[in-house]
Amino acid sequence: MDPEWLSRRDAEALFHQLRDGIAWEVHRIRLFGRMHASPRLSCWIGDAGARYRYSGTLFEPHPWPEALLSVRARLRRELGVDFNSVLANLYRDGRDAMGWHSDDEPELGPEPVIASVSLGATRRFLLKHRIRPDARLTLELPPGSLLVMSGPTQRHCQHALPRTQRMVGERINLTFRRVL
Ligand SMILES: O=C(O)CCC(=O)C(=O)O
Ligand SMILES: [Fe+2]
Repeated sequence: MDPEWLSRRDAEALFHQLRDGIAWEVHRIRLFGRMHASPRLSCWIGDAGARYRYSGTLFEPHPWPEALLSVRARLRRELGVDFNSVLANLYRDGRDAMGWHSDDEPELGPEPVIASVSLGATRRFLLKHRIRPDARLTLELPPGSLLVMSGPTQRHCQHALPRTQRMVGERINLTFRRVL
């Protein structure tokens, strides 16, 4: 994790551009066989054709906002991965969250590289091994940070963004992916 991948200024500018510029929507997800409104706002963005089946719903990509093209280009230069899509999430307050899951949809391939950029409020991110309960990691993801998950991470581990009782402001998270 690089806590200062974006400067404070760039992180703040990008937060506001995306907060106001993205067509945020409520995504419906399957949980224990039933469909629920997920507790956050989201938008699936990507190249035409980068369709994504996620928790039982097929998402057609929204076009790239200008502000994300330079982020994608920098990730390509630095990580050597040509990301063709990004899931943007807006956590409105501490009640918005994401439960335990892996980003292991088949269209991401067996060992996907996922680049996660955080903006806005700092929130806690948890990572745990599927069968070794002692193998756990807690990270605070500050604005402007970059977290890269790669190799067998999605196969072996799950991650979550828990709710918090603390008063926290809005947070945007961008998980860049490559849909095959
Ligand atoms: O908000 C985060 O940091 C994690 C989001 C996430 O895991 C996902 O979108 O798959
Ligand atoms: Fe995830």
